[in-house]
Amino acid sequence: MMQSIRSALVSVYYKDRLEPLIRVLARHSVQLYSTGGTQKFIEELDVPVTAVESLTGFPEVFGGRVKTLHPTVFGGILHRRHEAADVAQAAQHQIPPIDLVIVDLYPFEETVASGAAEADVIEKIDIGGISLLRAAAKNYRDVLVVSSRDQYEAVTTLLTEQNGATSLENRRQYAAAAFGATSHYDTQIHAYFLGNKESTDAKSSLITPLRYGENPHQQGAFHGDLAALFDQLHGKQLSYNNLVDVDAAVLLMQEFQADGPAACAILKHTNACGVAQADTLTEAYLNALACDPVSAFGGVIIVNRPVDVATAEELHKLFFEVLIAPDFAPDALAVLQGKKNRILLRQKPVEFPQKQIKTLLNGVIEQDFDRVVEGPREFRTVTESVPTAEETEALAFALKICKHTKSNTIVLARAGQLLASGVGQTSRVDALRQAIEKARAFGFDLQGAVMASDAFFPFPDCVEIAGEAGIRAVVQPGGSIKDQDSIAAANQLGMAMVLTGVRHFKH
Ligand SMILES: NC(=O)c1ncn([C@@H]2O[C@H](COP(=O)(O)O)[C@@H](O)[C@H]2O)c1NC=O
Repeated sequence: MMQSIRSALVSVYYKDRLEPLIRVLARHSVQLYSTGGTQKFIEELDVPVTAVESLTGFPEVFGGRVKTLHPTVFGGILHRRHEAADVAQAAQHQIPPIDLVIVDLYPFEETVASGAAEADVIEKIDIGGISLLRAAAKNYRDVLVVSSRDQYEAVTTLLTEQNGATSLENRRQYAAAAFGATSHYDTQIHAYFLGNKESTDAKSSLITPLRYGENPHQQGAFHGDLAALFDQLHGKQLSYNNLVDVDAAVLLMQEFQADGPAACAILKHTNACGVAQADTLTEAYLNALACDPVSAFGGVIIVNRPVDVATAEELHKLFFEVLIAPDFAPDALAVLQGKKNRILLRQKPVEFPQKQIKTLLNGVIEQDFDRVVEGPREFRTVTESVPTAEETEALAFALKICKHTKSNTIVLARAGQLLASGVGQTSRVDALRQAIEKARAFGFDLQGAVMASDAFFPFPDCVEIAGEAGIRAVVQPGGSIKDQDSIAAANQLGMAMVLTGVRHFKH
């Protein structure tokens, strides 16, 4: 059942990003209570707010060590609205209900990281705020808890869409996130007292509730520390599907970091529908877009260079969901911020985990990330015809994309530009036919193009079809007992084939 919010206690250390949430609460006539600095901030917005001291009848004391720690506040949060005895006791002691708690804790981690003296660090151990979070999360049956600035936008949207009310599922999800936040916070304090600069498992306890999962009827949350990876410069909250595509984009672009030219990739549903390298970022983007401008609509884009204004002006013409870049020139950012919901992420240089883990049956499976990709040095030519230098470059480029595309896949490319791929097909022949058809549909001449395959060819059919389409060179792992049939087919068609010995399935 949906429950309306009648009153809220707001006590936040950093006041930024809070305004839209306060405004939506004001629109729904929510009675606001607040602590000193937060109260002042809300008053400056011209929104009515009551000092928490008027609730407690007690002033803030001991330099802020005690502000909200009072039975009226905790009773207001914790009494069970469905228990007549609790409700009667609340009335007897004149304890008004508090249906929403918004807290941004004292920045303990930041203070430690700044190298502050122990006395300052100790003062940044939040007591009242963390107690408010725990109380509100415990009573999620009646109370919504907002435990991070990263949640303000999602909660503002939720309350706008649900007319100021929340469901039990909403409240339970935010309660889980709040316990994640308090556990993370205490883990940091624990680590500090043990003398560790950083606790090892701290990041894993950060939980960001998402608007929903893969589809609106599925709940979703992200367990991890997005702020450590990206500065979000613009746009709405990343959705579950955005996160999946951002992950795929970041992994693909890692292949192009060390390379000289500018690179751009456009992804849809984790697969690249455009990848290109060029001397300038604008050219790389336009060539990536040309690969499949239809699929690019609503995609996730990643580049390996700071976005300049010329590229931004081209990008601005396209509807896309997310753009990831190592940086944005100020005038480029101004152009791209012209569309409200578009998400702009500045990627920080970070190390990613070594292991990939996913849930499966009643457990999880893990594996090392697929970190290897073969270049010309690993290519072993097995045909009479040897690939030219340009074909070799194109094969290496195609192979990088192939590795990051759902199996079964065939990637068709020329040096520095993806022409088309067949993705996630149940047969390799289907993947190839799909790729050929797509390339032709978008006006690419396949004469002289190259082909990469994520796994070996069990039959010569793919080589024969590719040869007919004009493909001149092929890279594949090899390893089929019938490799010789594919090699013979290539020789007959005058094509070059190189083997790598490494398979790149992506299920
Ligand atoms: N002591 C208390 O009762 C207490 N209650 C809330 N706080 C914290 O005080 C901060 C907000 O203070 P202000 O609104 O005065 O800027 C928040 O970070 C909140 O977590 C408290 N401070 C620390 O424990």
